[in-house]
Amino acid sequence: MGASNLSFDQVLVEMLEMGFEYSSIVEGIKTVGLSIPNVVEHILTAGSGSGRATTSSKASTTTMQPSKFRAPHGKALKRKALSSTSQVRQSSILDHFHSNDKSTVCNKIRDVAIVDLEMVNEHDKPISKMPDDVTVMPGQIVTGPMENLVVMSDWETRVGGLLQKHFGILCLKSFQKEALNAWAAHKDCLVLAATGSGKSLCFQVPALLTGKVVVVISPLISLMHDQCLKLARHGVSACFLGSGQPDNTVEKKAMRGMYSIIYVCPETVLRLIQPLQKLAESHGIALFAIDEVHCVSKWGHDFRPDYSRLSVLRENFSTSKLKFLEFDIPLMALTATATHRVQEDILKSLRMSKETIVVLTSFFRSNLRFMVKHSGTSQAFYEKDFHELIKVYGSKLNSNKNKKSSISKDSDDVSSSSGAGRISNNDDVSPYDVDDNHDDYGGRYVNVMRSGNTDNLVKGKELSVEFLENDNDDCQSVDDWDVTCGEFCAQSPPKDWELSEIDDPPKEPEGSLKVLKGPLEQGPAIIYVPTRKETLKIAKYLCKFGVKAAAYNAALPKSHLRRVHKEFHENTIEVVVATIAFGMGIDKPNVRRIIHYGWPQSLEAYYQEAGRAGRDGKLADCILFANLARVPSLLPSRRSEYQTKQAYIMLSDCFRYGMNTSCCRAKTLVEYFGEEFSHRKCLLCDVCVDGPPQRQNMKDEACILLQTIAASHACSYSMDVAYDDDIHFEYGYGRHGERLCLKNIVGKIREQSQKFLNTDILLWRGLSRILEAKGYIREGDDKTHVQIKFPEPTKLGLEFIRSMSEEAFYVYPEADMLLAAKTHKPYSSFSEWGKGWADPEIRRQRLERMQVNKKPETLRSPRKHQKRKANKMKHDMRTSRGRLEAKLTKYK
Ligand SMILES: Nc1ncnc2c1ncn2[C@@H]1O[C@H](COP(=O)(O)OP(=O)(O)OP(=O)(O)O)[C@@H](O)[C@H]1O
Ligand SMILES: [Mg+2]
Repeated sequence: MGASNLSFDQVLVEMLEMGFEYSSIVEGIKTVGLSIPNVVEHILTAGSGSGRATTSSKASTTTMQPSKFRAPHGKALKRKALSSTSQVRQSSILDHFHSNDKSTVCNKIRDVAIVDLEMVNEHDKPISKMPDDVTVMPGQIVTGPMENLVVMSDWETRVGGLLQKHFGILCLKSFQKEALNAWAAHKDCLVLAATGSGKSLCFQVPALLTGKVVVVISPLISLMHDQCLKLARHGVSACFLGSGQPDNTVEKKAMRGMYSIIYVCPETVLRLIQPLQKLAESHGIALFAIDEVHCVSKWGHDFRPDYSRLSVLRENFSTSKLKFLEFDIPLMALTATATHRVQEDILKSLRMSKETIVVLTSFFRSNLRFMVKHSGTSQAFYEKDFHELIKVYGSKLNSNKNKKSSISKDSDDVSSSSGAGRISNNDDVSPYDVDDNHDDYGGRYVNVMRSGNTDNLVKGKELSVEFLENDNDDCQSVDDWDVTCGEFCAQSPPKDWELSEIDDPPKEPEGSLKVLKGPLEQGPAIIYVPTRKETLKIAKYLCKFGVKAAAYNAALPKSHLRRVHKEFHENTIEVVVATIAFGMGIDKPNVRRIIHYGWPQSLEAYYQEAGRAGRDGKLADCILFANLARVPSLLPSRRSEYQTKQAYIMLSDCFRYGMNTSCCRAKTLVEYFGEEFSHRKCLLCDVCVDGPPQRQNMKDEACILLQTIAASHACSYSMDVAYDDDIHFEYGYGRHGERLCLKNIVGKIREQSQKFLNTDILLWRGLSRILEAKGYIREGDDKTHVQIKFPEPTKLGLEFIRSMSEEAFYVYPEADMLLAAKTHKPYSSFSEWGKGWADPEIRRQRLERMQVNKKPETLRSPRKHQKRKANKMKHDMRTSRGRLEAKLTKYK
C-alpha cells in the first residue's frame, strides 16, 4: 500500500475520527507517509506490543495446533477431507480475510475451512448445556389455540432427520417448536426469546422442510455474513444481498431460487419487492423472517427507519395481492430485547395479522452474573479496573515485570462482587471525580439536541470529541462490513456428527434455581466502551501488559475489523475493546466476560451486549463499570425531538439500574422487558450475593427535602405548609420566579439547616429518586431528564408533609448515596464554591480540600479548565457589577 493522494490534514482528520491520538498520527505519518491504512497498521502494530495478534495468514496457520481440530466430542476432524469438501464457491472467504495476497490462496482456503469447522465444534460441543431455561407460555400469550390451527402435517416427524443431518441436533427447544407450529399453520409469529437461545433455527428450518426460499431481513452485514458462513458449513445454501454484495449475479441467482436462504437488509428488500413476487410464483417463498425486529420500533433502542417500512411485506405477499398464493406468506419476527411497548409497536408497524402467534420465552439468562462497580472510567482508573483482567489474560512472560511496577498492589478481584453496586473496588475515589458539569444532567447535549437545528447537531458532535462513536455506529448500516462475497453454497455436513440427546431441561419447581458457582472457565472477553477513542486507548493499555487485545469500532479500516472478527473467533484475540459496532449477532459460545466501561445508553443495548456472554450455558460475568457520581449524558446522534425524549427515558432506566442496590439485577432486567420473574432472585448478581445495604431511617432528610420543594412551589400551590422551625423561606418560587432545580433546593437546605450543612448533593439526588419512585415528587420541567431535575411535590407528597408523624421512613440507600457517605465532602459542586466562605467550618474544609486534593494543572481537562475560567470571569463580572451598583446607590 503506497502513499495516497490525501493531504496531511485529510489523513489527520480521518484518523482522529477513528479515535487515534494526534501525536500517534503525526508520528505515523512521518514514518510511513500519507497512507491511512499504513499509518493505522503502523500505530496498531506499534501500540500492541507483543500482545496483539499478528496480521499475517501464517499466524492463523501456526496457532492451530492439531489438538484443536477436534470434532464436537473429541473425534479429530480430517483436515484434508475438509479442505477438499469445501464448496464455498466464491473467492470470498479469502477476500474477507486476506484480500490482497493472491499467491497463497490454497493455503488460505484450507485455513479458513479449518477455522470454520473449529467454530462449528465450539457451537455444538456443549449442546446439552445450552441455555435452555426458556419456558413457552402459550396459555398466556399465544393469541390463537394451536390445536385449532391447520398445521402442515408431519413437519415434526420430518424435521428430526433434517436437524440431525444439517446441525447435529436431535431436537428442537419448545419455543422453536411453537414458532415452527405457527409457521406451519401459515400464521404470523413474533418470537421473543433470550439472547443465544437459538432463534435463528426457527427461520432456517422452514427452508429445509419445504425446499422453498426463506427471506431473512437482518440489520447488519456482519450478522448476515456470520449466519451464511455457518449455514454453508451446515449444508444449507445461503447468500446475502445488498450494498456489500458487489457481484450482481448473486442477486439474479437468488431471484431465480438458487439459494435456500436469502439474507437482506431492510433497504434492499424494499427495492426487491417485484423480483421477490416473481420468486414467490416461480419457486415459492416459505417465510419472511425479520431478525432483530426491535429495530422496527421507535420505542426500541436501535431504531432503523427502513425497518418501519417493512409493512410492505404484508401488503405485497398476501393472497389479495398475489392470486397464485393459497395463504399469505407468513412473517416471523424475532428479538431478544423488546419491552411490551416495543412488542405492540412491532405487531402494528409490520401489520402482522390479527391472529399472530406470540411465542414468549423467558429473557432470563441464569448463567450470567451481573455486577455494577463504581469507577471514574477514565485512564486514571485503568490500573485498578483492569488489573484482574490483566491477571487473567496478560501473558505471563510479558507482564510479570510490568505487573510489578504498574499493577496495583490492591488484589481486589474484578469478578468478585463489590456488593450491591456499591463502592468497594474504587472506594477511594476523590471528591473531584464528581463532575459538576454533570449536575446539570447532560445539559450540554440537551441544548444541542433540542434546538432541532441540524447545523447545531453537527456542531454538537464537533464539540464532543470524546464522544466520537456517533451515528456511524448508532445507525449501523450495511456498509459497516463491505464484505466482498455473499454467496454460500451448501457443503456436505460432516459425516461423523455425534448426536447429543438434547431437549428442554426438566422443569424445575417454581422458585428454585440451579446456581452456577465457582471460578469462570477460560474464554475471551469483550469490553464495550462508548467512544472510538476509548477502544484504542484501552486496547493499547491492555496490550502493554501482554493481553491479546484489539480495538473494534466502525471507523477503523475494514481489513482490521475483519481480522479482529476472525481472530476473535479463532481465540487468537482474547479481549476485544469495542463500541456498539461489535454488539448484535456475535455468536461465540465461550465469551466469559462482558465488561461495559461507561454507562450504556439503554438497558436494551446493555442486555443485548451482555447477551454475547456465556452462550455455551456456562457461568459468565457481565460487569458494568460506571461513574455512579455522575448522571450520564446521551451520546450525540441524529435524533428528532421525540427520539431525544425517548432516548432520555431509556438512559434514565439504565441509570436507575446502576443506582439500584436492593433488587436482584437479573430480576430488574427481565422485568424491564415486562416479564414476571419467576424466581425471587438470580442468586448470582452482586445484590443477591452481598445483600442490599442496611436500610436507613431518612425521615428527617425526606421531610426537609419535601418541605423545601413544597416551599419553592408554595406560590403555585397557595397552601400553608408547616415548615420546620429552623427553616425560613424568603421567597416562594425562586428569586426571579423561576423554578428551582434540585441543586438550588439542596443549597437552600444547607443554608437553612445546620444539621444538613455538610451533606452531599449525591445524597439528595438519590433521595429525590426514592421520593419520586414513591410518588411524592415529580419532574416539574416539561423536558425529560435522566434524573429528576426540577422537583415539584405531588398531592401524595403534600399529604406526607401534612401528616408527618413519628413514623420512620426506612429506605435502602442507592449507590450514589452510599458513595456520598464514603466520600467525606460537604459540597460536590464547583458552582457552590463561592458560597459559605464566611462559615469557619466550610472554610476550613474547603481549604483543607484544596491542600489535599490539589491536582496538578496538567491533569485538568481543557473542558473543565475552560469552564472554570468562564465561571471566574462571570464571578468577576458579577462582583465588579455589584461594586459598581453599590457605588451608584451611594452617590444617588
Ligand atoms: N435446539 C437447539 N439445541 C442446541 N443448540 C441449539 C439449538 N438451537 C440453536 N442452538 C444453538 O444456539 C446457538 C445460538 O443460536 P442463535 O445465534 O440462533 O441465537 P439467538 O437466539 O439468535 O441469539 P441472539 O438474540 O443473541 O441473536 C447457536 O450456536 C445454535 O447452534
Ligand atoms: Mg440471532
